[in-house]
Amino acid sequence: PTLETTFYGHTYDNPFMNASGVHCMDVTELDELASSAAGSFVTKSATADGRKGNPEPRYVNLDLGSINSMGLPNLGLDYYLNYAILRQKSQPDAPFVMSVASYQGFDEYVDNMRQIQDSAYTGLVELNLSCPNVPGKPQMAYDFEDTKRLLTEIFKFYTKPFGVKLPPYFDMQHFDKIANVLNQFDLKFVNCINSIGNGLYIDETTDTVVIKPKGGFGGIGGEYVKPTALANVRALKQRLNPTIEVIGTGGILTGRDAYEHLLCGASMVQVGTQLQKEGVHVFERLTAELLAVLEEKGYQSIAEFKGKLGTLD
Ligand SMILES: O=C(O)c1[nH]c(=O)[nH]c(=O)c1Cl
Repeated sequence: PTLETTFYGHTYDNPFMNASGVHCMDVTELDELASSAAGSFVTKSATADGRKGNPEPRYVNLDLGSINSMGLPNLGLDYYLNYAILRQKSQPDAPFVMSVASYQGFDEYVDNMRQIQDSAYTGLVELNLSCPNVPGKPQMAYDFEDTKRLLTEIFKFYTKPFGVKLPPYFDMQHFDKIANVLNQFDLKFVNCINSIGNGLYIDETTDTVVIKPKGGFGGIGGEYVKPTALANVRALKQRLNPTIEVIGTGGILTGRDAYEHLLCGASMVQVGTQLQKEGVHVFERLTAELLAVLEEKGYQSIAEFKGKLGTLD
């Protein structure tokens, strides 16, 4: 069998990517991803200006996952745009995704996208509407009207392919509402999910939180989040126009976990916490494990089972 995956018109060796924020801060980390077994990769979400981010400790690995309140540390949009343009020239056949966020809010999102529109970069962009860790700033994607207003504004001038990174939703009406908004726009993909925002982990030896920012509140990733991630991939895939692909992110520790995201309809699958814990060799293990699942089930390709989750009705 083969793990070959076609996503927005390009065929990758396999569906695996890093999740934005993990192992993608600078050229060194990005080049390591590019030369790893991962099918593709995405950059750290960029803000207009570089940011140091929140005080440390701000990321902690836990037995069942991770908690983080990084606060959007990044080297600034110019840095990632320069990297993207150079790489687009030197490796035109190895497309990747550039992640864009905003620290200031609505206007910075628009300005950042305008800068990319006016640049030589023509590849995919992931518009991060779901950073849960900017103190005092609500997540864009939990405000359906603002999300619609932002996408309307961007599509007035933006002609290049892009998608959005969403937070997890926990209510059927919210799945309906966000899908109704997104279906009004020519988006290339939706990435579900970002971390489950504002969780709290207590250290059992000190009865204290484990991260410094926000009194210990931080985004949860890893094993904790797989049921929520799978539900969001499935719910969005069921509701979105078929032209909008879904990237599955959240709780992928094994090839079986990746297989489940594909069953729910994901085209690509992203790994965050497990990549942070295991390093870039995680992709060799995950591709081997996913191949083994296909062999065990007698599938020759992902297309044979993608989106074919069984139900009991
Ligand atoms: O604190 C962060 O930098 C961060 N952390 C996350 O868990 N998701 C995000 O989108 C971002 Cl931008």
